[in-house]
Amino acid sequence: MEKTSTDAFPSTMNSSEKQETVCIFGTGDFGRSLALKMLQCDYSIVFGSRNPQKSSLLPNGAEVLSYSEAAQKSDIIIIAVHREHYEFLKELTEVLKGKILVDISNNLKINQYPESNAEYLVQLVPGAHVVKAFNTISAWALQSGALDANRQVFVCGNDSKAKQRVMDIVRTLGLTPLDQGSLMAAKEIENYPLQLFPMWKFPFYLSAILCVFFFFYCVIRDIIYPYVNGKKDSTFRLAISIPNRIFPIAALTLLALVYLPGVTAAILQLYRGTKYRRFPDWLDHWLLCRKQLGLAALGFAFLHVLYTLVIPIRYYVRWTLKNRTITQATAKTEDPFSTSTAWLNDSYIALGILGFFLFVLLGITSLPSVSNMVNWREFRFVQPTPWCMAERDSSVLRVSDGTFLQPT
Ligand SMILES: Cc1cc2nc3c(=O)[nH]c(=O)nc-3n(C[C@H](O)[C@H](O)[C@H](O)COP(=O)(O)OP(=O)(O)OC[C@H]3O[C@@H](n4cnc5c(N)ncnc54)[C@H](O)[C@@H]3O)c2cc1C
Ligand SMILES: NC(=O)C1=CN([C@@H]2O[C@H](COP(=O)(O)OP(=O)(O)OC[C@H]3O[C@@H](n4cnc5c(N)ncnc54)[C@H](OP(=O)(O)O)[C@@H]3O)[C@@H](O)[C@H]2O)C=CC1
Ligand code: HEM
Ligand SMILES: [Fe+3]
Repeated sequence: MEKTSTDAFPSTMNSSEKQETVCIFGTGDFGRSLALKMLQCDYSIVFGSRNPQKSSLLPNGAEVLSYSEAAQKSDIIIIAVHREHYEFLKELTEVLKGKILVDISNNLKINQYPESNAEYLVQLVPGAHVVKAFNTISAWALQSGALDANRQVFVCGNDSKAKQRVMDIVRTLGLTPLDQGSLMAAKEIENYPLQLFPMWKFPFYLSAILCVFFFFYCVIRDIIYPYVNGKKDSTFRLAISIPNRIFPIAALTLLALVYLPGVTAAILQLYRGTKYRRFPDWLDHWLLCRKQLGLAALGFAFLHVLYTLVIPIRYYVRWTLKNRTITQATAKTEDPFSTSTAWLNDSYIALGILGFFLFVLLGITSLPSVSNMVNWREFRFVQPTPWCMAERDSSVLRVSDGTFLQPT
């Protein structure tokens, strides 16, 4: 089969600046994407494949050999093969002795196997130095260059020299390596891409608790009390009136909880007299999920606005208006226009609209694509020192358990 090129940007650098040769096992999606990116950064690539003659769609400039031939060409071998097919590596133990094997694999489920894929690789090829890396970067992101949101590459391994060499490659590719320590961290790194919104758990449960609490409060106040007191059936309020009370209250409570941990952190730092000590776990977690709390608050505010907009078309509201008009007409009375009531009502609604506008503005400026466009001063004009910038700022160190340490 003829080889087709997917290399849109052939290397232009002088051959004297050529980087080392790297071997990639597996000519699948990930192997090809990584090879393309590495060729662009002037590495020489040798693929190892079960069928070197049949491999297609490989990037221009890459050589394809059998697994054992390819392994001899480089001392860094990236294993772009699924864990289920690692068995063949056993036969290559001799060739792979002393080489750096980069495990990039992911699983389909959290804790699918008792040991991490990287540790399994160590068992199969005991003489090699295994380094875990690249598993959180997708083949698509490597090809399209859409890596803005996540340039971080978690790296771990037991041999520090091997790890350093892999981290150098990561850096050359324009990505940010994050040393996660020994191969014991591999399991956590492999679980990382499989986690489902871990930071949403706390905001989700908190929102649910707030909604349930205010729901029962409103049911007692607006449904049970009128029924017990005057035998009035107000159950229809369950659909719109009560949710439209719960939503804005939940929005304001969650908004307060976005800014409260920052203040708590500041007070704690003042009390301790230093900012170079770790925050307690609960505060650390609370600080980290402010983005989610803020978005949940914005969601509730949105719901409140929608529920408010439908008020004029509600049967209950139309009936009340019609009934009042008829009562006034039959009694031949008139409701005089009250300027102060009009003022109060308009101001109330205008404040709601302006409040909502500010809420949306806060949300928009927190979006990474927007906040990346404005400078520090502009950002602080809308938001005080944003933690979300600190999240991406390399001056704040993220330690392996996900907590933040302040820069020195
Ligand atoms: C509608 C809405 C949407 C949002 N969307 C997002 C979003 O998409 N992404 C996102 O990330 N956030 C989002 N947020 C959260 C919000 O942007 C930030 O959490 C908020 O700007 C934090 O401000 P702050 O003043 O409370 O905290 P900060 O200014 O971060 O912190 C207050 C105090 O904490 C201490 N502190 C903070 N950082 C450090 C540090 N690096 N070193 C030492 N001490 C420190 C200091 O004592 C500081 O004075 C959203 C919020 C809302 C309301
Ligand atoms: N795709 C992605 O976005 C990402 C993938 N990964 C990881 O990269 C690894 C490769 O993924 P991907 O490239 O998508 O997978 P593919 O299925 O596209 O490619 C796997 C390659 O493995 C080789 N291989 C070796 N032995 C076997 C075998 N017995 N059966 C089948 N294939 C075999 C094949 O290459 P050949 O025919 O040349 O021998 C094949 O092309 C996986 O471990 C995955 O978890 C990690 C992050 C992201
Ligand atoms: C377009 C924007 C908005 C409009 C038109 C609006 C309008 C209204 C109206 C008409 C009510 C009375 C609802 C009722 O009693 O049935 C109300 C209640 C309320 N609104 Fe808004 N609002 C807006 C945005 C906001 C925002 C952004 C917040 C803050 C998060 C907010 C907070 C509240 C609160 C706390 C109540 C009282 C809920 C209660 O206890 O009954 N509003 N709003
Ligand atoms: Fe953020």
